[in-house]
Amino acid sequence: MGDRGLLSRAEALRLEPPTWCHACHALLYAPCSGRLFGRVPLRFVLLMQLRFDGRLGFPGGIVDLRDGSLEAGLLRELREELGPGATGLEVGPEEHAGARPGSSHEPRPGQRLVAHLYVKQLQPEQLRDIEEGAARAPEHGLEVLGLVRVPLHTLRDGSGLPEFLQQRFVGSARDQLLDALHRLNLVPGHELERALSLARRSPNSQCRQEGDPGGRGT
Ligand SMILES: O=c1[nH]cnc2c1ncn2[C@H]1C[C@H](O)[C@@H](COP(=O)(O)OP(=O)(O)O)O1
Repeated sequence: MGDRGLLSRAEALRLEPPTWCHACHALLYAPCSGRLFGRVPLRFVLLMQLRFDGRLGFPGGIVDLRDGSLEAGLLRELREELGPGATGLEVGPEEHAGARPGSSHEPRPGQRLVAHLYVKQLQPEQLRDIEEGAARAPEHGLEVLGLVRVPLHTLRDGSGLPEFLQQRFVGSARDQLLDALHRLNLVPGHELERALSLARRSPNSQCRQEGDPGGRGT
């Protein structure tokens, strides 16, 4: 067992069907040199998606291990949800960023979910191709309503990432996002702490303190 209850790929694969069901999702990101309003550096573009249930999550889905590897199942899901821009996408075991067993979302009665996250850095052009192709994906308008870029900045009035963190997320997607922002340093530690603190202070906050990544030392 690794940090914060995350399982490695090998540990998670010991959780076998039919008791366990494996879901694989991908966090895709790319460097970005843009500046919001000409002054706020964006640094990275990171994609999530708005789902049919109105919640935010990462592209991916449930993988049937009988069809091959976790990664083969993930790539199949990504092609359905992301369309032509994902055709050349490769995801391997080295991009596995941890698995969370027993999320509150149980796929079927009596069955438990283990949620794997893969993290993949793309070139800005690859990410742009995915965004442009997403509207032509088989699942567009069905299970996936659209890709969204996550605001990684916090503006002076507290908007940006703090507001985004108060949206509804599916399963462990919010925790996955926060862990990845921290581990990849996509948002500097002090900025992430500030964003979380602002998100928790909001009267509409659904941010659960116990789900936030701890021990970031910032
Ligand atoms: O982004 C996610 N992070 C963690 N868990 C997720 C995420 N998206 C969905 N889920 C959970 C919710 C469901 O119980 C399973 C599978 O969801 P889904 O992506 O909708 O998969 P299928 O389309 O049903 O294959 O994972």
